Amino acid sequence: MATGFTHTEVKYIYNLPYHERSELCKVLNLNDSWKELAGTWMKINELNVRTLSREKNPTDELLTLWGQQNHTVLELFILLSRMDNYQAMVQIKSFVDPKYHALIDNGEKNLQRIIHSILNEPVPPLQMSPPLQAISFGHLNGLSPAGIPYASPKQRDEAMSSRKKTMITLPKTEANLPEAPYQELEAATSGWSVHNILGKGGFGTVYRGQWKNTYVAIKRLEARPSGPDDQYIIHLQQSFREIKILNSRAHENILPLYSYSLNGEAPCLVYMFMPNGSLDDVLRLKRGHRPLTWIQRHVIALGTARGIQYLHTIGEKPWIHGDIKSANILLDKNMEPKLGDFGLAREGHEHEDVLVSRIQGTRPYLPDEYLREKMLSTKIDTYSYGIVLFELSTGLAAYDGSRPQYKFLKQFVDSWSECDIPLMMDKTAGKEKEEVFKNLLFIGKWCTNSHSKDRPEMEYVFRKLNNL
Ligand SMILES: Nc1ncnc2c1ncn2[C@@H]1O[C@H](COP(=O)(O)OP(=O)(O)OP(=O)(O)O)[C@@H](O)[C@H]1O
Repeated sequence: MATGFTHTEVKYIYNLPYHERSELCKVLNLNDSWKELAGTWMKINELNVRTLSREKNPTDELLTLWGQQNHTVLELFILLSRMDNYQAMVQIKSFVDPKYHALIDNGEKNLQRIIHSILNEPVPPLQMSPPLQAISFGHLNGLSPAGIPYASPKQRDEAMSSRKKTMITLPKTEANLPEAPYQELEAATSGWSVHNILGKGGFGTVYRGQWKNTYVAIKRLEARPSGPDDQYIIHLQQSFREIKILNSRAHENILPLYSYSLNGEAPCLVYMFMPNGSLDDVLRLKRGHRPLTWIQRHVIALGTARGIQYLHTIGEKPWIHGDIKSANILLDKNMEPKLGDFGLAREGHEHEDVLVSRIQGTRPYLPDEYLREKMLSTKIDTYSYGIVLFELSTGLAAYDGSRPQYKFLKQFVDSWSECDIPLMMDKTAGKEKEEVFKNLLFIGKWCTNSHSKDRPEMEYVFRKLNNL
């Protein structure tokens, strides 16, 4: 919504109209981008940054703090350009002299370069960075004689190290993914033939292909919609960065990413091909699947728990998948599961919940406290995993609009009394090892406890299932 103000009317940060200011806050709260702005560019000392991070809307507090020093919108625009954060720049563009708009356009043209650098940038070993110097708010300099702002090499380095600070350790060799020429992927899928379509997701279509004599699944992302201020670029940047990091944490229950392509009509990601598709496909008996036996269901539950607890425990801080659901659990030829779709994965805190600015994920798999209070923790994954256990044990969908009264599977399961529980069993799974049903359902109930502190950590869930 344009407010109609111009750059001559809105000079200082405190003049920013409410709408644009709150949109800017949303962008900068995402992934804690405001921290780089505050620490590296505004030179706010670490203590203040830590205080701000406890606020519900830290960017808004930051703007108030910095705005009190009579800083201008143009100054902010320049700092954002140094961060390559043109999603944020777009929000305040109309309050900046048009001669500076080139800074956004250049950033836009450099999207490919940025994604390349995300994918190829070596990630340093995890180490405690030296504390940011406690510098009081200095006045901005950094305008070249021609009026075009620049950042000093030292500032650029500081920015890079501040961005890298949030990443997990990766050996350099593992951080680099080979790039595939787009034409090769086109040929691998017989020119993106409809016969090779495996499925469609929110951001693209997945094709089966044969590339370098290897079966692969190629996700071809939609071509970018027009307009610089859409969510598409954010989505691309996040998924490329996060997929790269998580993929490098190779594990038998995490879907490997082989390659990517950025030199064609649409960005592509090349994954290991999973011949049995997703657990959702199998439970819905798509593509000629037969019902899973109880033993297979146990193996899938166990492997999925193994993958999630690995993510939660491998780094100093847990990685939270954020979108555990049957559609994101892929099955290999032996029906062993691998977790896919790390587009929403985020780094959490070891001992405390993290406040997020935006709820992402899939509603029937998300607990109330996350939807209400936006508190992210490993227990979000535990809850979503519990819903998958309900799907495995009852054979029912996590959400079914045609189910009378209880559309969400969680509500449906909770509505049954203890003695009637066996009536919920998926009868198509056969008689052998029927006791798996009860185990999955009870662990599912435990994982979906309404109080997050009453839910188990996934490591414990894995051990429980493994001992059965
Ligand atoms: N590696 C793979 N091997 C085989 N089939 C796959 C593979 N990856 C995805 N698929 C198939 O493609 C479908 C779409 O996958 P995709 O990840 O794009 O969508 P989604 O997870 O259903 O949706 P969204 O990503 O929007 O949450 C899956 O449901 C699955 O059937």
